[in-house]
Amino acid sequence: MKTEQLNIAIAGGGSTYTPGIIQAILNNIQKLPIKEIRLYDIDEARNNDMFLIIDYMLKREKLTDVKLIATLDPAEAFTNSDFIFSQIRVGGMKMREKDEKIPLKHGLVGQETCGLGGFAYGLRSISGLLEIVGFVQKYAPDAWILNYTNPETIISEAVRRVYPKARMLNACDMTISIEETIAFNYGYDRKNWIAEYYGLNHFGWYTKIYDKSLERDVMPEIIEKLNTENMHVADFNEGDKTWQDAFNMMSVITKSFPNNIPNNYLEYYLYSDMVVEDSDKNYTRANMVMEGREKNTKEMAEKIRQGKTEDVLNFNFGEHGQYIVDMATSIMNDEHKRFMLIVPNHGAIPNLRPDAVVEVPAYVGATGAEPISLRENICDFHKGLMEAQVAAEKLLVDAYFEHSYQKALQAFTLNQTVPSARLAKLVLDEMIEANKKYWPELK
Ligand SMILES: NC(=O)c1ccc[n+]([C@@H]2O[C@H](COP(=O)([O-])OP(=O)(O)OC[C@H]3O[C@@H](n4cnc5c(N)ncnc54)[C@H](O)[C@@H]3O)[C@@H](O)[C@H]2O)c1
Ligand SMILES: O=P(O)(O)OC[C@H]1O[C@H](O[C@H]2[C@H](O)[C@@H](O)[C@@H](O)O[C@@H]2CO)[C@H](O)[C@@H](O)[C@@H]1O
Ligand SMILES: [Mn+2]
Repeated sequence: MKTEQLNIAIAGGGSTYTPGIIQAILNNIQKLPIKEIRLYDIDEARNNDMFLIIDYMLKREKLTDVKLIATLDPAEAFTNSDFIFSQIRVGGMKMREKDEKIPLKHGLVGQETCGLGGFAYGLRSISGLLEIVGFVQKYAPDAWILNYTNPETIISEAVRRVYPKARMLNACDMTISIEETIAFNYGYDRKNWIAEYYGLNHFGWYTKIYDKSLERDVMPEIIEKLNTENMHVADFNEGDKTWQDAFNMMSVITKSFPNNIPNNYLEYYLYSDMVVEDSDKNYTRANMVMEGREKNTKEMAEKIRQGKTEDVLNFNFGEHGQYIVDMATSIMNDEHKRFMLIVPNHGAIPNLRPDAVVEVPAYVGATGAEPISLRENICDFHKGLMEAQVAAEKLLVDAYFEHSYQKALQAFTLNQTVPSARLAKLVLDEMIEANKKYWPELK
């Protein structure tokens, strides 16, 4: 990896998460010296708003020699880039709203990455991500793509079929947020932890949390605490009812299944009925985000446009930006730091099919990710849940490449938030109509 100054591109430059990633880069400028930041998006207005915000941030830090561009041209964005942070949302929040509301209308979980909403989003995201990865292969084949774009497992499965050699790491901030929230509630320092975890993205379990300073596995005592009192959201999710509800559900899960700390997203598969009962089918998470984070970003840009001089920045995404920037520095400086990554199984979970895409700890250095392998087989309960989910996701990706209605219907039916093939078909047919602009034609 080159050691002189770097060119960094953000695919989905207009994303509400861009300021958090840039802030983390600025906090680590010594380890990650940058020459240029390129914001790449397909939406000019959003990208230009973000240009104003990032320009403001650079000036505030007196980093006037960093060149900033906002562009819709992939050649300008990616040529000679070293790292691409990818965070696109194909169809935007308006399509997320449909992902959530269509299944809910039929009494099924309506969620961004889980259940049938996640599958609909997956079929939209694949083309967008394949396009970005294709641009990078063309304009900067040696660059590293650090991908946050959801739904992660489906994206990873699709990209590796087309670009098996792409230099791409797929990551999710959920485990780090779970760990931050546990540490914040029960008085630990996460920086001392070595966490053991396995699963699929948004679908996994901790098996051990070794605390180096306490010299013991703290997972059993954390489970006891979870079973007696709910956690409160940490400061980065302060005031957010959705995340408070999600962390409350972790205690519901550990009360019935006390052997592991679960990923909170398992609530959608294990307690779909409760989730649906608690959902408002007319006002979902997409509505909250549009009225919250999205509006807030527009307002920040507008204040800067009007020349307001007071501090207009208003965001706190916790470790989200830092986590992915740490990955870049770990590659750049061959640090071999440990991250939770979404990778081909290849035996990491010994008794799960080797061609599954799993989420496990991995060490990251100059050559990319080195995932760790479990020393033991996983239990039948987790294996059964994961096998069904892997098969459903594979069928969905097959449906995308083969334009197969039948495989899409099989995927929708197998999804564990769905109790009948009749409902799967109703939702699929409605999703086809809603996604005409984005999905391949299914025959
Ligand atoms: N992996 C994780 O743990 C994690 C965490 C947070 C967010 N995310 C994901 O990050 C992404 C961004 O989230 P957000 O809430 O900021 O969304 P957002 O809608 O605010 O921003 C996404 C941006 O992507 C742009 N875009 C859409 N299609 C594009 C394309 N084909 N090429 C280039 N740009 C395109 C949009 O115009 C928009 O500006 C989503 O996929 C979200 O699910 C993932
Ligand atoms: O509903 P959203 O759009 O607010 O968040 C969906 C994402 O949630 C997880 O991540 C973080 C989020 O990025 C961060 O901003 C903060 O608010 O906390 C969340 C949980 O810690 C999840 O990992 C992502 O995959 C979702 O896209
Ligand atoms: Mn995630």
